[in-house]
Amino acid sequence: MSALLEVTDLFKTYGTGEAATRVLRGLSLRLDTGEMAALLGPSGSGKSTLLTILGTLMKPTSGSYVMLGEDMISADDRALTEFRNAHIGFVFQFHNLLPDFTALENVIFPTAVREGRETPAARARGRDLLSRMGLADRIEFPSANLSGGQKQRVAVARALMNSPELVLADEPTGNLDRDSANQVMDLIGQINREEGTAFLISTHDEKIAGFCRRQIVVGDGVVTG
Ligand SMILES: Nc1ncnc2c1ncn2[C@@H]1O[C@H](COP(=O)(O)OP(=O)(O)OP(=O)(O)O)[C@@H](O)[C@H]1O
Repeated sequence: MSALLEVTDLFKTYGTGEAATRVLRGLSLRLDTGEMAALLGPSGSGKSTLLTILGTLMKPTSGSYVMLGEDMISADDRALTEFRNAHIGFVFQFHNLLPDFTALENVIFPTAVREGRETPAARARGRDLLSRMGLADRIEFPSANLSGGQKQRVAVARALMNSPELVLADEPTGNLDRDSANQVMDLIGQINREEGTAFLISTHDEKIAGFCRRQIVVGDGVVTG
């Protein structure tokens, strides 16, 4: 397997002086292309912090980060934005869909804004992804009228729009009942197998982690298992 990303000796401290919170304390981790991994650890252990750094949305206090052979630490904001748009998708616990927009509009909107236009190819890709997420009959529904599980599946489709090599998901099933959560994870697993997209999914839920081939446990600011 080839390395998708590698972080080495990551430190992240929020605040300074007496208010300093040292969250990551020399964390190292390698993810390979096409991996499906769960990120586990107690509340406050730094899972979201790590995902934010891996998503290039925040730089660590120190440490190295290389993704797809590129140095993410020395890159400037503009280069990072470009890199992120091309290679990384995000799914959050709260889907942040635009309620008045249809499922399809939500999926293609970020790409359309970036490209300054909405292409037929983007619409076709959006439709295909929504169908694969089991939402073929909900494509033109306003997202406000979808169930929680359906909204989260739209959010997964949106994250996949640009065929990223990596999707970072922060508690994507945290708000869902067991059946909806299982369905979301099943569909993510399918995409992982069919498209080779790597997923790193933070969760508190061992059953959700069980859908992933690898479990990464964070504690005391490092990977403990
Ligand atoms: N912007 C910030 N400023 C200061 N402290 C922060 C900030 N973000 C997070 N923290 C602190 O860093 C620690 C790790 O937070 P983080 O959200 O990464 O943990 P987590 O493992 O994702 O937690 P949870 O499972 O509860 O979501 C916590 O103690 C949190 O209070």
